[in-house]
Amino acid sequence: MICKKITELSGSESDQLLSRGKGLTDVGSAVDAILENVQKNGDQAILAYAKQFDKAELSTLEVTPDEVEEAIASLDSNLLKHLRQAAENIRRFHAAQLPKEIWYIEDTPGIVLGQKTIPLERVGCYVPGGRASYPSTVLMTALPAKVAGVSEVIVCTPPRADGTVHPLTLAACKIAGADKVFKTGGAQAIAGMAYGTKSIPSVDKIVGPGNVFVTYAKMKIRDYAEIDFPAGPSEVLIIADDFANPKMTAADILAQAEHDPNSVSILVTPSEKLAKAVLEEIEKQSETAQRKEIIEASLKNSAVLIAENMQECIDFSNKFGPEHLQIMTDPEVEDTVLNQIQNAGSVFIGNYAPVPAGDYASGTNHVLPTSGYVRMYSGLNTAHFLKSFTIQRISKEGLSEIKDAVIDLAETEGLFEHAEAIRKRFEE
Ligand SMILES: NC(=O)c1ccc[n+]([C@@H]2O[C@H](COP(=O)([O-])OP(=O)(O)OC[C@H]3O[C@@H](n4cnc5c(N)ncnc54)[C@H](O)[C@@H]3O)[C@@H](O)[C@H]2O)c1
Ligand SMILES: N[C@H](CO)Cc1c[nH]c[nH+]1
Ligand SMILES: [Zn+2]
Repeated sequence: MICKKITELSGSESDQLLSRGKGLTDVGSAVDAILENVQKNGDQAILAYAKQFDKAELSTLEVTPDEVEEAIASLDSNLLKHLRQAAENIRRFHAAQLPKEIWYIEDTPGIVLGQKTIPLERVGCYVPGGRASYPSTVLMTALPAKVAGVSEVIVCTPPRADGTVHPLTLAACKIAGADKVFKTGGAQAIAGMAYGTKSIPSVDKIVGPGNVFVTYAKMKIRDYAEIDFPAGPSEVLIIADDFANPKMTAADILAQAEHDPNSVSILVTPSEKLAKAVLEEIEKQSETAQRKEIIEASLKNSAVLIAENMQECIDFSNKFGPEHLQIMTDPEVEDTVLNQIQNAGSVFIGNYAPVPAGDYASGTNHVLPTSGYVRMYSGLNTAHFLKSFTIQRISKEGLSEIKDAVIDLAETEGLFEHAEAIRKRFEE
């Protein structure tokens, strides 16, 4: 773990932190081969990859309704209650994001302009399942798709070695209203949803997070299906001052570090005292962590950085563009910090707003851009499942208001029939 003043970072240390995600290109040729094989050999290739990567011997890919019912029956009722509580919060937050279905304005008399928003028809949700199970990601992808009105939502998730899917993942599929679930993960699942196979229908858009294999594959299939954005290994950047509790801060760093060896966690603080205390806590807490191996690998990509002042913390955070940004400062300065945030996937404010709250149950979406892609993408929301078209209704009186402008501009562009299409309407 790097621990130093921001001003003392070497060029290569700074590059390593800012250009994380370069692991994506390392998997390029492996993923290209998988995409090509699935495009050529469909289900057969996918079944073979399930054996190779997930150690699962499958004869079919689709989860049956009986498997879903059996899975739900096997679950503890409290666990199901908690899943439903999370689902309800996520449903309400995403319903609040929905835009007006249709609207009109009439600024010029006789020219009525509007916009209608409609859902996509078929969407594929990738739900990770390699180093952990992600029933929560079903709620974060399939549920907003259904809230937006998508008619067919399919889910792909890696099978476990015994050929089953985690029962809570299947319960989440049922609660979210997913229409079909397929036992496939990694680049092969993305290929299946993009190209379509005998079992898996091709979709209009693929959403959902995954490891570097999944993320690279999503970026390669965009001629076939749109994607949400690159949502790779988890990241957190914490801006904190002496107001932050070192134990909580360290716990929040380990929480994202345990996702993936490629995860990145950063504390930026003007307080040397806090930096030292958090480092000590990280060492102590990681000692007993159950996913110690992943955490240790991920901490190698991570850093505790000391800034001259709060402004330097904010500037570094904006340059880094974290998936999750926690602001754990004196409440008096929280808004000053927030108002200057330019690049962040989701912002968590205060000592009692740790990322895991949003990962599971507060209601916001946990599928967020990583590797600095927050510069140009927003986290998953209902708009990702919608498209819109504009509408115009124009009377003769309305057209006459813009007639001269259209004719003049069209002729200047050298598009004379455009001008004629207007003139003809005013000939006797
Ligand atoms: N950014 C976000 O919004 C967000 C949200 C949740 C999770 N995540 C991230 O999702 C990721 C989940 O990763 P995961 O690995 O647990 O599950 P995963 O489902 O993404 O990946 C597992 C699959 O990877 C493929 N794979 C593994 N090794 C391979 C190899 N050598 N060659 C080809 N394919 C291979 C296999 O097909 C396997 O089924 C983590 O990085 C986590 O941080 C991100
Ligand atoms: N922190 C992850 C997004 O980077 C989401 C998640 C799911 N489950 C637990 N955490
Ligand atoms: Zn998480």
